[in-house]
Amino acid sequence: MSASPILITGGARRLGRHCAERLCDDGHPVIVSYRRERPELDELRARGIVTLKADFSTEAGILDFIARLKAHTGSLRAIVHNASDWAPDATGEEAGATFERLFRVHMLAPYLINLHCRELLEACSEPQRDIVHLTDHVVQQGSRGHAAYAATKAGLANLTLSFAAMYAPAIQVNAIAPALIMLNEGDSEAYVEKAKAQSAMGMVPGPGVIYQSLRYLLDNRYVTGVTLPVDGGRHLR
Ligand SMILES: NC(=O)C1=CN([C@@H]2O[C@H](COP(=O)(O)OP(=O)(O)OC[C@H]3O[C@@H](n4cnc5c(N)ncnc54)[C@H](OP(=O)(O)O)[C@@H]3O)[C@@H](O)[C@H]2O)C=CC1
Ligand SMILES: Nc1nc2c(c(=O)[nH]1)N=C([C@H](O)[C@@H](O)CO)CN2
Repeated sequence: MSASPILITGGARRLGRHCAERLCDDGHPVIVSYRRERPELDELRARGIVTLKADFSTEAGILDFIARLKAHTGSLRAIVHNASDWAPDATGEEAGATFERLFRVHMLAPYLINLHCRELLEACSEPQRDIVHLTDHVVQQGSRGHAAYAATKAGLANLTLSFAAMYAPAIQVNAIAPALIMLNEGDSEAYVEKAKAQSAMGMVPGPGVIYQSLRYLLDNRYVTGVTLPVDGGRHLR
């Protein structure tokens, strides 16, 4: 029987793509969701990574993705909820729409995918099945300017506890809480130096540290309901 695939939402770029490629290197079949067609998707497809289009900004879009995922596979080894919209707080009339969009991407999509795809994880013939939520260090302290993002990531962090309790022992559910892993285009030198100074390690490590944490969770049969901080020691500053 062929191995069950691992789903990474938002896995076409950056951290998610790095993890998708490393999982592929480790011999796992991989499915990624993507929102926008890009040339780099063909590189993933050439490696045998399955790409499914998804926009989690509406409930209909989430349910449509779930239906296409179920049409593609009858089982899953793991689900990694990586898709995220790091939108700053909007002002005026856009504030509510932005909050609702981030709620759908960071909370409703993981919630509905976890509920509707429980049967796919339980159909996996391997002894360990995992759900991993990508949250954020800011869950602990909030965020000036990204309050909606932080609040919806906090909701995702809480969903980790609920699903871990509901799905044990058949499915392990954990979270990874990164901070300053990869920069974005346009980040100024001043921003980078300020952000680096917020942790004891004072560095921008790149996506490998996230894959190390994901690998640990996928390989450990006794860990559930936890959040792994991967933040360079922000709590020490
Ligand atoms: N980068 C960092 O330093 C940090 C990252 N994190 C968390 O780690 C995870 C990965 O980070 P990173 O790679 O930087 O994330 P990105 O900002 O690159 O977003 C990841 C993916 O989410 C997808 N996405 C965004 N909006 C939607 C939507 N409405 N529907 C479906 N997919 C969507 C994007 O798809 P597309 O590109 O196709 O639009 C993108 O590929 C995220 O959950 C993030 O919050 C937390 C702290 C620090
Ligand atoms: N979806 C995303 N979430 C976050 C990103 C990102 O690029 N995409 N980046 C950060 C920052 O690195 C922040 O940690 C710097 O302090 C947070 N979340």
